Amino acid sequence: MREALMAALSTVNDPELHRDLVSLGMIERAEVDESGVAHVKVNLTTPACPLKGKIEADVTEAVMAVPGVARVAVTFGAVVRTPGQPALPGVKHVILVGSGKGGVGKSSVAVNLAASLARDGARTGLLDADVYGPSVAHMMGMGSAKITANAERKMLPLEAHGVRFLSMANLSPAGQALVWRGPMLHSAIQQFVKDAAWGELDYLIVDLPPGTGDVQLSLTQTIQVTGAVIVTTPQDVALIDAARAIDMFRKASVPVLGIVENMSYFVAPDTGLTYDLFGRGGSRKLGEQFPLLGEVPIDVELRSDADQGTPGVLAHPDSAASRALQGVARALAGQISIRSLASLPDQLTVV
Ligand SMILES: Nc1ncnc2c1ncn2[C@@H]1O[C@H](COP(=O)(O)OP(=O)(O)OP(=O)(O)O)[C@@H](O)[C@H]1O
Repeated sequence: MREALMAALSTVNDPELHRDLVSLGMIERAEVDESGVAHVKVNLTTPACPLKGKIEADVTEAVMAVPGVARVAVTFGAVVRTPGQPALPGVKHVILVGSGKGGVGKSSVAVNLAASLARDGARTGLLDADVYGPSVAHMMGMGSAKITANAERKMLPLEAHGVRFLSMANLSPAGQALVWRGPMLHSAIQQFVKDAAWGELDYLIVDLPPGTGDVQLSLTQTIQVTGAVIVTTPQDVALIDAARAIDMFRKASVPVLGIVENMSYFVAPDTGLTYDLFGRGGSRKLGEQFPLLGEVPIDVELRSDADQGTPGVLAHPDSAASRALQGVARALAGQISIRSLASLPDQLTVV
């Protein structure tokens, strides 16, 4: 019976990865009980899978066609794959969030991406590498917490909203500016990445400083990052700077996984009219080669939630901005799966 189930399942493709679930090694369990119920457990390549519903429907349809099956019960797990060696011991993927220009909402996107991935069940970390303007700790509601070390003298990440995070803001006294030069920054970043007890993580999201400077280069030289996400607004000035950031990542051989267009539009709450304050859809001008992961509207609640220390995707999950940000997180997780799969062999053993 198991052979018949596996044969049926080998006709079901992962819609994003364009390969069948069996050869992808995604079927953990496939058996029929005495009442004719087929129990199928699918291990997705990310808990933040954007296409879970479609996979469930396709599996059900294929397995129902097997003689002797009266009903199908599909359950899901997730095993995040890596394109080769993990980025760091225990950390499968490091994702850089960058922007060409300040103030475009890079930190807001990084925080909400991390919170959204964690809410979907991924083990997620967030590193505030925006050393000149660290705002992650405040946005996570932990602005005054202090970082401690474990017995091995490794920094212990703080934890809030299901996300482990480290920020310079939790090292230096509040309100004190950091005036560090290149080499010091390099070693500070090294320590945040390598001398921290991150534990097991599927994704470590890194909020970079805006622009194209020392910190960005330091990180790309220190660790094997999976890729970068570029945040921009639709304004021409922001897009020109975003193109510069893309060029920097290209030169450092860091793949650009996609673009997030923030502050794309504004819907007036009283009239429902849409205003494209900074123009709209301009990110498409950055070229066809990068996926547009999402368009996030201007949303007063997203700003006030950040000020109050709760990511908008958790405080107001149904707002248009939060739904767009959840979509960004899932599209990103999908891109990471695709990239990880590209280096996998054709046929995988069933786990
Ligand atoms: N879509 C949005 N709607 C409303 N407010 C937003 C939106 N995105 C970001 N903001 C707000 O804009 C301000 C700047 O955002 P944020 O700090 O995330 O930008 P940044 O690009 O990381 O800035 P910096 O260059 O200073 O690091 C914050 O007050 C934030 O709450």
